[in-house]
Parts: sequence; structure tokens; C-alpha cells
Amino acid sequence: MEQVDELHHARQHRRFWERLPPDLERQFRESQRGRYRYPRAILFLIAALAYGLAPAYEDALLSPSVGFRPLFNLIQFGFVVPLTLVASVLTLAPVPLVVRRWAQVVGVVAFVGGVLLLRYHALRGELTYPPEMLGIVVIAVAFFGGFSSRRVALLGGGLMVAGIWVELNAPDAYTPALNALSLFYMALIAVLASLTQEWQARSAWINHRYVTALVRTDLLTGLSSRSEFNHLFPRLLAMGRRELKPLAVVFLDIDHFKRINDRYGHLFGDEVIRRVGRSLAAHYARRPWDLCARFGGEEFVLACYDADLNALPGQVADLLQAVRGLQLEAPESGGPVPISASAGALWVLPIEETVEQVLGEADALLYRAKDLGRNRGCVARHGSSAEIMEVA
Ligand SMILES: Nc1nc2c(ncn2[C@@H]2O[C@H](COP(=O)(O)OP(=O)(O)OP(=O)(O)O)[C@@H](O)[C@H]2O)c(=O)[nH]1
Repeated sequence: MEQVDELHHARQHRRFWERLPPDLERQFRESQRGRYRYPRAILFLIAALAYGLAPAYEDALLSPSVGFRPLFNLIQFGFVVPLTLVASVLTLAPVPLVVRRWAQVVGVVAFVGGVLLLRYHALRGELTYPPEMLGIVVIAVAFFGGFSSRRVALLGGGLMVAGIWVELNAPDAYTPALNALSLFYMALIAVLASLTQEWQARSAWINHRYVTALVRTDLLTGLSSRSEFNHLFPRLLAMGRRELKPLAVVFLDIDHFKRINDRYGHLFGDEVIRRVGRSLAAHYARRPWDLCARFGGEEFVLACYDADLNALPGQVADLLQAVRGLQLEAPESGGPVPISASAGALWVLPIEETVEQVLGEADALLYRAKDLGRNRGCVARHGSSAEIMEVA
């Protein structure tokens, strides 16, 4: 319930430049990194190849006479190409996210640093190098990098300043002002594209999370919804079967709820459902695998993993007592409104039982408790309907 509210708030009140609350933001970033793994690995590979093969096409296409100085060769082959290749491999390798991120940052910085250096010397007439490479790298990083928009903005902004400095300080080989302007536009496009793309990705992600949370949560009580229970219970049963652990399934239904509604109104009826739901969650479903859901109307279902058969009657009695102990006051008179519930509890060591069989048997126990006069529970072990224990 809190999560539904938090997601709703994040959807409604987020401005274009704002991030999500820290926990959601972390989950969002991780989901995005996974998504762009392959494009990023390919990007780094292309960067490494483009850089590594530069001398070949430089000589052939652009400036046949220019030779590389040993220092350039060292930077290019001893530093930039290996780092970019390592970034490519680590992007796909099963290494921790932090290592991958740092490898990529170092790869990108090394790459663009190398390109800037070459560009500087190209403008001094010492060699030629395609300046568009810089823009391509920035835009590609912005689109596929999976970095935060702030990091891309920092990178884009830093590159823009460095690029302009290089253009203006090199001898007037071409048209520095025009080159500076084109660098500025490239960096601007990259930053805006990355911001827009991130905004859209974040909006889609948060909407998806919100809808999922809505489907999984019962909005009146904050417990799991029936669809969430239907989703998780088969898994719990399968896990019990695999690990040979017993389960307890308890159906609980508020007695004569229609009368409460008719007498005190539906809003008060809602409050009763809410209070009973909270009380069940507090008393019973406390371990990580336990399920506590509103099955519909005034009926609840609990499923407990690795349940103790001997403790079950006592636990059901406690639940019924907790419902009886709820101090509800009538809307207008303020007088006490006594309520009670009936329960059916089934203990099962799952072998071949289906979900329908288990839930059907537990539901039958609930109806038996209703037939016996309500305000009580019927507890049984699966398959031994002759030995039903009555608790109150
Ligand atoms: N206030 C409120 N009432 C609901 C909600 N969902 C179902 N109901 C009402 O719950 C009542 C359930 O009535 P019945 O199924 O006859 O059960 P009951 O009166 O509790 O009788 P027993 O279960 O046999 O003890 C109906 O009147 C429904 O309208 C809800 O979300 N809020």
C-alpha cells in the first residue's frame, strides 16, 4: 500500500529534470543497464575497432604522407584501444555492476581523450583525423550508455568546452568558429536526447511499476490482492513439494457481515474489513514466504510456509480472538460493535495436490465452521476429513 502511494506520488509530481526517490531510482537504473547491455558492448567494440584501424584508413583516405609519432602510437595502442576493448568485454561479462560501470567510464574517457588529442594535432597540420568521430561517440554514449543524464550532461558539457578550446587554440587550419559551433550542437543534441530518452524510459518504467503494484495490492486493506495470491500460491505449493515442507492454508470470513453493512453503512463495513485485514497481517503472515490476501468481499486467505501442524489450532484460535478483540465503535452512537469470524484451516504436505484441491479443501473447512454456528474454526490435515478439530 505504501508502495502504491509512493509510486503514485512519483508519477504525479515528477518534473522533467527530476529523479525518482532514491530507492526507486536505483531500481530504475539497474533495469535500464540490463536493457542496453548488448548495444553498449557493440558500441565499445566499434569504438575500439574504429580507433585501432584509424591508421589504415587515415593513410589510405585522408593523409597518405602523415606518420604517427611514437607517443601517439603508445597512447592509441597501449592505452585507448585496450581500455575500450576491456570495456566491451566487461559489459557482457558476469562481473559486478560497479566494475562494469567503471570500466565503461574509463573506456569512454580514454576514447574521447584520445580523439581530442588527435584532433588537436590534426588542426596543427601534423595529421588528419575525422572530427565527426567525437560527436558520434558523444551521441552514441548518450543513447546507449545507460549512464545517468547528469553524467552524460557532464561528459557532453566537458567535451564541448574541451573541443572548443582545441578548435580555438589550434592554428587556423579550417574554420574554428564553425567547428566550435558544430561541436556545441552535437553536445547539445546528445544531452537533450539523453534527457528526453531518460524521461521517457523513466515514465514508462514508473507507470509499469504502478500498474503492477495496483494489481498486486488490495487497496482497501493494503494486503495482497487475490490476483497476487493466485500468482504466488502455486509457487509456494511447488516450493513445498520440492523441499518437502508443509503448508497451512487458512480461509477466514467475517460473520454476518451483510448485517454490519446494512446496519452501519458500507463505509463502516469498509473500516471493519480494513481493521480485520491489518490484524491478520500483524498476527499471522510475518515470515518472508507467508501470504496474506483479501480473497474478496469480507473473506481473507492466509498461507504459511513450513507450518507446524501442532501449532495450527492455537494459531487459528489466536486469529479468531484477535478479530473478536477489535474494538470497533458504531459511527453515530459510538457504542461497541462486536464482530467475529469463522475460519477453515488446512495443513498439507504437498505431493501431488493441485492448487484447486488445496484451496477447495480449506474453503470446505470454512463452510463447515459456518454451518457449525460461526465464530469458530475448523482445522484439519489434508486427506483426513474424519479428523476435523474445532477451535474457538
Ligand atoms: N463494505 C463493504 N462490503 C462489502 C465489500 N465486499 C463485499 N461486501 C458485502 O459483504 C456482504 C457479504 O455478505 P454474505 O456473503 O451474505 O456474507 P455474510 O453476511 O458475512 O454471512 P456469512 O458469511 O454467512 O456469515 C455483502 O453484503 C457484500 O455487499 C466491501 O468491499 N466493502
